[in-house]
Amino acid sequence: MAEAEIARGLEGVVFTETELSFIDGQNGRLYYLGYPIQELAEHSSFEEVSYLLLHKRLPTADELAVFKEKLVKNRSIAVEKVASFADYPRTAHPMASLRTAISELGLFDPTEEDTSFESLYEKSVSLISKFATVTAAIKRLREGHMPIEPDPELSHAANFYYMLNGKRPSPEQEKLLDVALILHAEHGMNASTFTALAVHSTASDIYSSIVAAVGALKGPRHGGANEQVMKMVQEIGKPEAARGWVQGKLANKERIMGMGHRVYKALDPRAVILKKYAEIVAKAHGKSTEYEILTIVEEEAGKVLNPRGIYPNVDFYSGVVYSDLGIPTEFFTPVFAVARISGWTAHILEYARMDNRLLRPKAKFVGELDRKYVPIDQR
Ligand SMILES: CC(=O)SCCNC(=O)CCNC(=O)[C@H](O)C(C)(C)COP(=O)(O)OP(=O)(O)OC[C@H]1O[C@@H](n2cnc3c(N)ncnc32)[C@H](O)[C@@H]1OP(=O)(O)O
Ligand SMILES: O=C([O-])CC(=O)C(=O)O
Repeated sequence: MAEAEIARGLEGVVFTETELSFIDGQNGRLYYLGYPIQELAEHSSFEEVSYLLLHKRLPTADELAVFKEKLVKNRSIAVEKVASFADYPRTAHPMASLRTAISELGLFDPTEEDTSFESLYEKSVSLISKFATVTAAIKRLREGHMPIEPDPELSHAANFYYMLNGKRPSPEQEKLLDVALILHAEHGMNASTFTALAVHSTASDIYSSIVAAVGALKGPRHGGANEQVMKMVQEIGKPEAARGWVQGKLANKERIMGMGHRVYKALDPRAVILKKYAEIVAKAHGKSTEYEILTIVEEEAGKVLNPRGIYPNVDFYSGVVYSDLGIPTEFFTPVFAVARISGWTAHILEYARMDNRLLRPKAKFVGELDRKYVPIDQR
């Protein structure tokens, strides 16, 4: 039998089918269930997009109302559980706190071990709802405040803003957060979704899959890049320093965070939308320095990187939007997770509906065989 080729980083490997999203990496296009991302960002809501991903079709008005009600019913977290979040060290990264908190939710869920499709669906809705509550509670506790109870009258985005900041958002702020959540909800077989499926394929419980996915998203090559982009902006400090900074980094063969993508070899369409909103908030609220630095980095790095197919990705401009919404830099990646929980759970449900075949690739063995064991005192 011919030896299989090694696909470093699993590049080009297709292990399953999906209807959830399509990424046209050459032309910078993204679709959820066939709907262009621009249309969803403009006209839809995070609740509707979550329904679309879980059910693979847009809801009717009644179906959406029932789904929203279900999300509202699932939002609260028992007081004892929230009290245990208060014991997390404030020195821990919020993604580590989120990972631990989600694991705790599993610990106390009597249905954790039920892997029937119906139970997986119920837990998916519960997790989509609770990720926002948990993230906001962790933020409040780190800041020395009590967590805020969800308000059942508010949309998912508005309620998330309210629980994060202690005040209700303006319609513009609600739309901004809703768009950010829609844009981050799903993205094919990215590293965290793949991680979730790898765990799920062992027939483990959904909390284990999601905890593992949070761990994967945390990495700076994946979701953690949004935090690194803001750190880069802070390091650059002022627009006049941006070109020299970029030239120095590229000369040293260092990476510009928030740029490059395994699939996109053109501009990420999510970055195009986020840039538009970042420009709006920069102009409206005098946050123009961060935005200006990023546009210069994009242009200067682009001179070298664009010809190599390296452009800004979703993580490049999202931080300007998040900080305008009062979200601290170390919470950028948890906010990403609050959106991506919909994609993770949708992929788990889709894979479960198929056959949930065990994911188990191989590595080519390149070591020695039949070596003689030498006792420790003779080595
Ligand atoms: C939500 C998300 O996960 S989006 C991605 C978020 N991550 C980032 O923004 C981190 C910065 N970007 C990167 O590290 C990469 O572009 C990745 C990890 C996202 C994708 O990379 P891969 O497809 O694995 O490509 P790989 O790492 O092999 O890089 C290919 C070449 O492009 C270069 N390159 C890739 N990204 C960048 C970058 N941001 N800045 C400079 N050079 C880059 C690499 O140095 C490499 O060059 P070489 O061939 O001369 O060695
Ligand atoms: O698709 C990827 O590899 C990374 C990404 O952009 C995402 O997860 O949103």
